[in-house]
Amino acid sequence: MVLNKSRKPGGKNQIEENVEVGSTGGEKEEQMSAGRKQEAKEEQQSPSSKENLQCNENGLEGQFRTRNALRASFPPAGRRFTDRHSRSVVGTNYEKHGLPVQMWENGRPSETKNDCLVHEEHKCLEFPSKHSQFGSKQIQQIAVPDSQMNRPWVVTIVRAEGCAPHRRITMLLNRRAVQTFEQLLGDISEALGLSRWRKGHVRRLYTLRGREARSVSDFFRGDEFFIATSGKQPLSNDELQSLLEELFPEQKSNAGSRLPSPSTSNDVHDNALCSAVWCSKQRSVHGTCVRQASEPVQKEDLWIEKYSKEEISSPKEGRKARIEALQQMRTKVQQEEREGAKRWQQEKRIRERLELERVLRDQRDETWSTVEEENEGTSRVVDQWKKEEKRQRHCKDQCCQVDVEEQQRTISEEDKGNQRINNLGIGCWEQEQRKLSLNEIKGGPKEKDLKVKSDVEHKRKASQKERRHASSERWRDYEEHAHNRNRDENTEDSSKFILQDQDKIPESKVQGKKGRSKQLNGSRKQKPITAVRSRPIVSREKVDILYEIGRTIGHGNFAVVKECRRKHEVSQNGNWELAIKIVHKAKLTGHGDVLESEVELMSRLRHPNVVRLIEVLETVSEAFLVMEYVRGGDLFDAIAESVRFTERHAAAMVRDLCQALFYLHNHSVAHRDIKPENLLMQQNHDGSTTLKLADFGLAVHLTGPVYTVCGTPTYVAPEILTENGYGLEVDMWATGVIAYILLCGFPPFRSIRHDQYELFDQIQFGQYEFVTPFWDHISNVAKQLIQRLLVIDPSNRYTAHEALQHPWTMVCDSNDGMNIQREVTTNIQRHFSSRQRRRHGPVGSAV
Ligand SMILES: Nc1ncnc2c1ncn2[C@@H]1O[C@H](COP(=O)(O)OP(=O)(O)OP(=O)(O)O)[C@@H](O)[C@H]1O
Repeated sequence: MVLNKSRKPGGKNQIEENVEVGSTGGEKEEQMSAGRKQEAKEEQQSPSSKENLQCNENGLEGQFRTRNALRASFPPAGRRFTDRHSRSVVGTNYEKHGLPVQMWENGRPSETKNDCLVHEEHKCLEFPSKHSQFGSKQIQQIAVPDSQMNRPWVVTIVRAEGCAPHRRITMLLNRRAVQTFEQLLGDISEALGLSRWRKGHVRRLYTLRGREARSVSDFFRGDEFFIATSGKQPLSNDELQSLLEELFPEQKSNAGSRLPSPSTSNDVHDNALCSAVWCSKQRSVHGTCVRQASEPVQKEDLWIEKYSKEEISSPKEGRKARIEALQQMRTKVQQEEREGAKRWQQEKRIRERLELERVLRDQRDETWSTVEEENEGTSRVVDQWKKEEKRQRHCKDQCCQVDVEEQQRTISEEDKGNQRINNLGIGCWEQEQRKLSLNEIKGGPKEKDLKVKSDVEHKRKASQKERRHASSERWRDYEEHAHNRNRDENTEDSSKFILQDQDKIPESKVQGKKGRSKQLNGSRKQKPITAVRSRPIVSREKVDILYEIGRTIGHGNFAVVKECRRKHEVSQNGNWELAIKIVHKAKLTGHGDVLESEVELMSRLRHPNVVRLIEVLETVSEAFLVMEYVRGGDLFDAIAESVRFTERHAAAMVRDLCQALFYLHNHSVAHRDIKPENLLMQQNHDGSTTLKLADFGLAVHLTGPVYTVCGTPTYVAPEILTENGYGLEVDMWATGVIAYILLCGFPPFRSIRHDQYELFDQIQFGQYEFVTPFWDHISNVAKQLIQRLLVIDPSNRYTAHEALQHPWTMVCDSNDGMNIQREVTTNIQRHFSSRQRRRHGPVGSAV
């Protein structure tokens, strides 16, 4: 221990005590007293030591004096501070007087422990550097080399005030040149462009850790970076935070959260500081070169910051410990990366599994929704089917009731002398009975039979296609046959055909339809045309004796029609009153009893709208059918000339046709070849025309459904093509086609390419339309009648009686001078006021 005594200028001797850090306990006190004595001797012996001291201290003598007075307040250098001597107290007291205080712990500067051992830097007093041992802690006094203490100190100072970027300077300071802290602040102010003396000069200096440098020793403690403020108030946390973020932007993202408050403990400060600052500090302490704060942060530093500064901050063996710590951290990082990769793989598998489950769930949902939709669709169709069947049954029942009402009303009208109905030869009771019988025979399907009906429908449609193909083949064969024959006869009509086995119902089909046939036969009060009268074969000369044959008025497939007259009547009026149809028997080869059937039927028919057969003569090769002569020609020619007719005229013709068919059907006779060529137009004396039905070559007396495919393609009914058996309704279908043609001039079913398959498809599917503009000015009631006639289902198709009751066909009985549309409207109101409107739907509705 060395005791220095110096004499103050005032004459009062003051003893400066320099305490060398030595051993512990009482030894220390003894050493100190012994040291003082020794120093006193040395002072007396060597007065130059004071001069050396004063020279070395370079003007710090005054401080030494004051410090001597304070010596009792704090322990001497090298002593262990107790809790009573907190670092702040010690630091404040020492530093207040310009004595640098540095706390050391385990060989490193420490500012965190209040009870640590403190070593006063005695360099200013030139105390020798020694190692001391206090208590249980190893105190290693690391003396700052003189060279470091005396060399210029490069300091960077940033002014905190003002807008960013803040003013930043670098000063070269010499510790020995700085005498007071105020001098230091003044020098820094001038360097920052501020006045040393005026307001706004630098008042406070902070390290990057937020510690305020309040003395010269604080300033020269090793920090290279300071923040200068002019405020009287301490630097706030936010200001420091923002300033640090500005100075070290690369640390902003790495640091993560906000930097801690400088007012918090130094531990927290250290942990929160950016690694650059930390590294700078460490390196400066260890004497390495100082790294600039703005230097990019290395990955190693980031690891350090990220994983534990504490591990690095306390290496016992310096660099080696740091390297080991870094290796550990690298291992930790690699391990974490492996774990991360493993976790990522697991997450990937989980995501894939979830995605797969989602896809499967979507597929399952879609499948279920499809199944549900199908089930819904099926049930909806079944429900609609049931509703439709129920509605039809209900309608039919209602129809029966209405028909009864109509019958009663008709009877009353009949009683009043309704001549029109009587002329038709229809008893209303008979009509009602027939309708009731038909309804009973046709009868709507019961709900329990729906499934059976469905199966039957399915099978029927399957076989329908085959039969349609076969029938089409037959149509084609027939066309070729007719074409060849017409070519021979130089005739253009090739539309009619007859099959060899016509009207012969297959035995199986007869059995299958037996019940229905019975009911059908029983339901009608038929007046069957009886057997053919046997005719004697006469010579051609006799024919010529009886009749004078004139010019040809028409050609058919099997016959030629000429006008004729009885020879004994020629002398009376000279007119050709008759028409004679000459049938060449040779042409009938293969067609059986067509002639016999036609003659048989026509000979029995007596109706104003049916061409009357007067006499039949037959030679060996020919047959002569003498008929009434219908002078107006056939409807085909009329259509060809007029293109189309007025609605009134067309309605009249349709009505005539329906009356003829009503008559025929009432006798269970199906014409089966209704077409304009077979409808003759009689010119009446009053200028009106009466339509007469001719050509009964395909007519047949029905006793049940027939399956013969015959007719003319344009007019053939769909049930003929399906070959499931048909009846009288085929004539009504043809009536609908003719009505359509009368109103627009062209048929409803037509193939532009003259493809018979296409035509038959259209017929079977009922594909027709009221083409614009040809039908734009046609009344809806006319369209409605056609729609009721061109119905695929024969049971829902208008009968001849219903067609006659339709308002459109009834118009022709009214005054000719009235507007047809107005009349139709009146008739509609009368007609559809009854239940028939519910049955058939609104006027103009689609089929
Ligand atoms: N009674 C008649 N009065 C006036 N013209 C008639 C009469 N009968 C037939 N015709 C005319 O003769 C043409 C052919 O007559 P019809 O149709 O009976 O012969 P077809 O050989 O049986 O014909 P299809 O090939 O249709 O069987 C008719 O289109 C018609 O123009």
